[in-house]
Amino acid sequence: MILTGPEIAAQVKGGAIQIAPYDEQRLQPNSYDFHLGERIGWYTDEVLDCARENPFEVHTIPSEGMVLEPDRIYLASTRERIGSDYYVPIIRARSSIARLGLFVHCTADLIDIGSYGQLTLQLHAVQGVRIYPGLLIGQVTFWVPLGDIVLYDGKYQGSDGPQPSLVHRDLEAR
Ligand SMILES: O=c1ccn([C@H]2C[C@H](O)[C@@H](COP(=O)(O)OP(=O)(O)OP(=O)(O)O)O2)c(=O)[nH]1
Repeated sequence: MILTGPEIAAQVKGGAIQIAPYDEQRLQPNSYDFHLGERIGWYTDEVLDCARENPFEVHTIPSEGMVLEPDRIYLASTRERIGSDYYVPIIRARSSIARLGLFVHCTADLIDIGSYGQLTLQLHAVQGVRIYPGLLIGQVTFWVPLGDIVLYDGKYQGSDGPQPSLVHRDLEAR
């Protein structure tokens, strides 16, 4: 079951969902629209390696915007800190953004119960597209889980701004 906009509002008010900053104007019939944060990062190597940390640099998105080039992955984040111990957040683009060929995640839309922080967005552009800080870029939905709840205790907990992949840690832990 997916929460309706009014139910998201009720759960934010009751403390079961955290969205900060929160603005009732951003409620949709069954989702909440989130903003693009101010920072964006990209890997500087052409070929990425799952077995090691990949060099990554972070920049501020200028107020006049910046153009995302196709065939690259950019990591940005939500301005909002989002999380819940009770519902499963799932993110996706707003339709208006998708209509420009801009992906806001690269096959990773699922947020764990108990995960809190600014969500890292994996931006991917079908063709060049100019983005701006604070753009209303995506929406988060909240789903009712079935079964015992185990809270997230992973490597991206408490993220602040775009976080590069830490997949090499999984290989190191094998
Ligand atoms: O597009 C996304 C997807 C997930 N997350 C955050 C929230 C999520 O709870 C956490 C971990 O996601 P996932 O479990 O898919 O990643 P993982 O690579 O398996 O990390 P971990 O080992 O920490 O579970 O990363 C994002 O910021 N952006």
